[in-house]
Amino acid sequence: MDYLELGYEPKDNELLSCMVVKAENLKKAANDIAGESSIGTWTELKTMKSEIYKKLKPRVYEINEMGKEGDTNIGLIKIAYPLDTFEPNNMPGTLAGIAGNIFGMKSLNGLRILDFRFPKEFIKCYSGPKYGIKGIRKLLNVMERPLVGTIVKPKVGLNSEEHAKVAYNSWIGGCDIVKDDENLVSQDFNKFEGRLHKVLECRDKAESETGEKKIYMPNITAPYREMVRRAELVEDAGCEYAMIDVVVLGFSAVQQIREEGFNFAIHAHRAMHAAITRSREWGISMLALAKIYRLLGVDQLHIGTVVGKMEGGKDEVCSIRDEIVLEDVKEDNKNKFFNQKWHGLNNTFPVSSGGVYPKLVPEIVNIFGKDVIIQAGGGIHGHPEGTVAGARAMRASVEASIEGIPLSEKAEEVSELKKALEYWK
Ligand SMILES: O=C(O)[C@@](O)(COP(=O)(O)O)[C@H](O)[C@H](O)COP(=O)(O)O
Ligand SMILES: [Mg+2]
Repeated sequence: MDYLELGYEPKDNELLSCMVVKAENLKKAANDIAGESSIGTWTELKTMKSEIYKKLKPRVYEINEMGKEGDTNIGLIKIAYPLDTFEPNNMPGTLAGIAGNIFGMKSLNGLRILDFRFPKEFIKCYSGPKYGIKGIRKLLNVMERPLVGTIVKPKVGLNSEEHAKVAYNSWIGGCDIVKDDENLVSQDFNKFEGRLHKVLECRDKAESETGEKKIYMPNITAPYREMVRRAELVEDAGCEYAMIDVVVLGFSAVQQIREEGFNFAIHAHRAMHAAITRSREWGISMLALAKIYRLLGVDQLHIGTVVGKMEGGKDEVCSIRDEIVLEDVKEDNKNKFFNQKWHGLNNTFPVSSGGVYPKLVPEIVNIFGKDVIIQAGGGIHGHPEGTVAGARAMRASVEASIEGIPLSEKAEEVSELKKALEYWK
């Protein structure tokens, strides 16, 4: 058992991984996982040198038995990896090791990575978010309330004029932010470049009419070189944001687009995350992914609503929020399995989206406080009186919630909210 060192005290500069493992023999499984994720393989190597082993060997320093399912034992396992194992500033390469082959090992009946602890030396190799919550609030000049956002709906199918019109109505009604949907890119019926310029024209109009700063988040997701070309269009057009689908783009593209040095803020949509994060048997937790995306530099990230249409319980969502917002995160051994210091790296603005409508807003504000971007697509464009009314109702519900005013009371003042509360009981 080359990598078992139970009770070992990890060094501050080691990268740590925590996972739930299901296997007949937990010690053997933990040993094999440690080997396969770093310097080892299924048999002893005649090519292995003692200095490699000494310098790079991972250590399984904790195995906590959690029970049995038939002959299968379940355990919480922690592994410490020396930093020399990794190429600094190469996230895809790092993950190919610590979150790569191990998921395919026959000897396992389950493997779910719950959390990573990134040491200071590792964090310092990454850009992190350009703006973070403070920078985004300054950009929008909104300091004391959640930001109100919408997604133009239907997701795809509108042409660029129609898309811009919906955006304009959302801003006039009170949205701070309008974004493209995750699957709207540059389809023939709504080409990226035309859409960008038409929507920004409407943004300028809405800003002058409302006196408020308004934001458009165009989706630049595309094969990498084309994505960079679209990013340049966004930058040249003076648009302060770009949206990317981080999971489907891959860690390399996310890291690189941030390191290209564009000025815009990056909004991260996580479409496909649930294929990796949802199973409790296999995969990687959303919390672990969120930490990686903070490192890679996204300014905003979808993390769940608890009360809306997407999966994600309160404990888990709040833990993810802590990991992307706080400077110094304390472990709770429920979702957060390490104390994580972020060493001054900017934080990432949590986005609460998915099946949101005005009635749900007080609970969302209760869970997240003011530092959250609350987005509604159907909850605005499905309002019986249309988009402007839907946006007014959402804005009013957010303002009332942060001021502690019951929605029923605010609804006496804002008829569109009253209508929404009647419509979506
Ligand atoms: O397409 C949608 O479903 C949304 O645009 C929400 O629209 P609605 O407001 O109409 O539901 C977002 O993509 C989800 O929020 C993604 O989920 P998550 O935020 O959990 O990643
Ligand atoms: Mg969407």
